[in-house]
Amino acid sequence: MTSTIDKNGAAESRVFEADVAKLLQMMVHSVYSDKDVFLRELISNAADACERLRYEAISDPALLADETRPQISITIDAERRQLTVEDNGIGMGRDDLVDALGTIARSGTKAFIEQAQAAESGDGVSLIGQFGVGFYSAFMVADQVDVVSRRAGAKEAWRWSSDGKGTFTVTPVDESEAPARGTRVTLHLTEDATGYTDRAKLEQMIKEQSGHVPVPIALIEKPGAEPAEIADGAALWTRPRGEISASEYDDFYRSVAGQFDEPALTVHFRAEGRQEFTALLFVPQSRPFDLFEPDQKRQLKLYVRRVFITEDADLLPRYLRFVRGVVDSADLPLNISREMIQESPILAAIKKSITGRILSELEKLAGKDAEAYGKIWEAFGPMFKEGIYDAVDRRDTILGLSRFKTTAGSLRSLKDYVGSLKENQTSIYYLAGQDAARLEASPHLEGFRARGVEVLLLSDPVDSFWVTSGPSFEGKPFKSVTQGAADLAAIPRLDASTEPSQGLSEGVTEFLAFLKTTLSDLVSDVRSSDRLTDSPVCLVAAESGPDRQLEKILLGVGQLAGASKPVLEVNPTHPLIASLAALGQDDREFKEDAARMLLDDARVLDGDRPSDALEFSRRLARLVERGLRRSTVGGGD
Ligand SMILES: Nc1ncnc2c1ncn2[C@@H]1O[C@H](COP(=O)(O)OP(=O)(O)OP(=O)(O)O)[C@@H](O)[C@H]1O
Repeated sequence: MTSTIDKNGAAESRVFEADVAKLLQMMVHSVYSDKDVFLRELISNAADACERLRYEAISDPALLADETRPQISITIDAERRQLTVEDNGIGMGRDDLVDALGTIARSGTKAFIEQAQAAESGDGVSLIGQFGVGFYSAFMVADQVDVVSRRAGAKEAWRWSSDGKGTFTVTPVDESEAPARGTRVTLHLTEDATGYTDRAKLEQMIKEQSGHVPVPIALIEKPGAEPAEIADGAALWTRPRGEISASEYDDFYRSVAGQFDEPALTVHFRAEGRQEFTALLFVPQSRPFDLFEPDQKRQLKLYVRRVFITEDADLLPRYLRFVRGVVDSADLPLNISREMIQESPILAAIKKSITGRILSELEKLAGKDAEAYGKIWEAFGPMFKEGIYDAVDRRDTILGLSRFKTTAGSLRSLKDYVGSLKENQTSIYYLAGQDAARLEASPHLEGFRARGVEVLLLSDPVDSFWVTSGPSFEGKPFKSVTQGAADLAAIPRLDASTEPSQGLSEGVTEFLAFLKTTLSDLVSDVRSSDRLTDSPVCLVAAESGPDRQLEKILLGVGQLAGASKPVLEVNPTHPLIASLAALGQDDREFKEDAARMLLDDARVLDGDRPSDALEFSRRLARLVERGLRRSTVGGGD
């Protein structure tokens, strides 16, 4: 953006960035019932500004001048229908105002806009509650917002002003009109937001939403009145656990995590000994929107003896990136630079400790309340699974915490699985694919069902990766049901009468050899299957190399030069195979058509296309025609 002010210092109207304009449009027309959130957003910005100042003042104490105590004050002016939120934090210069309040830097807000536009309702209003859209939420309750700000250490002050209808102005203001340092946000409330000038209502809102921000908050009931402190800025995490109520924890979680739900798990502890620190951590109920953003921030806030340092410190492994909260260290130096943070052995030790603690608390919850734990798993399972291959040292714990949909039910643990192994079963079997519904219908499962062998049904994209990273659980390796020989013969069938006779008839052996020669350009082998009971054929991967699903994923992302030839497994007891085998040397052409048809059938069941669509169509026509001819001839007999 270019200069905003003309030579005489008069206001020049500027247009909001397109995304901001869209967002404002949504805010102004919002019918979202919980408009109260605007105050939480403004107080949170004010507290952030105070904390940023506290941090910058460590290296430049002059910034604090003679006003060292951070403070947020909220002034009601009922007569003029105005509400003012003021802080003595870091403040904003002219460029800060233009950049911070005229464009959208926050990826979360962009995500909000995208989702809101995709939402069927078109206005995305219901989404506001899930995202929290920062400063702009002021326009849900105000038809004009003025921001007067003075950057810490600066002489000049500026006013940003907008009615939220597409443009804003930035003008210099007289020093006497501006706070000595920091930012004053004045909301000109709309008529239907008059309620926000009610003192009692406001006090209750502040206590509920923001009572635990680490900066004191005062309420001034009319201009000139004495400020009344309604929150003391005592950081919640410094208080003993026994003195904190569940609702205090919940409120704190919402303000620190920017979430609007309740925490599914709260972990609050003080570590003493080699490292001294306090951690207050939350597992949310619903997924934070930015879990898959590559530069996701704001997981855990790092404090050093109650001074906020950063929210970018790497305090959790990636697979726990849904955890939110604060860590307050007593050992780090206050003037630690952001660069030093990345290499600090103290932080590495804290990371290890809080990771272990979260996992053990989750284990406890899983043992105590399977349903509550199941909900956490439903929301964050795919992330946990990344940990199975990322965090080799925690692999057993994470496998123990994992839950699966299987042929025996949902949310099954590996302990459940291993507890119901069948006689002679030595592996944990899985079937991976993209479509959960299709997995259940896969022919690969038939032989396993016939033996009552449970199979994990894995439909998260990440599944194909961790299963091939060599995990095992209680000594049992994982094995894909679409790869290699199934080793099922040694496991007795539930219904012994359906046990196929040992050995293949001469006709079937010959037919398998015929299939192998005919299909040699497309398959690496053809063999009799003990995986199948109802279907005539299926495709499996060779013993070495990726399983079928992983191969598809790797091909899709260009990680493999070409597909390997699969193995065609044939069900020797299927009537179709038996009849084809009975043809002996006769009808070669027909048998060739049938062979290729069987292969295409197996491909389609795997979610693939026939190998040659035109040939497939011609072959189908020939086979149907032959069938019709035979039935007419037969009918005339
Ligand atoms: N009181 C304030 N003092 C200083 N800077 C502020 C203040 N309020 C807003 N800002 C600036 O405006 C930016 C945009 O604010 P906004 O509330 O939209 O998003 P955010 O604060 O970055 O994100 P979030 O609200 O999710 O924490 C902030 O990042 C900050 O730079």
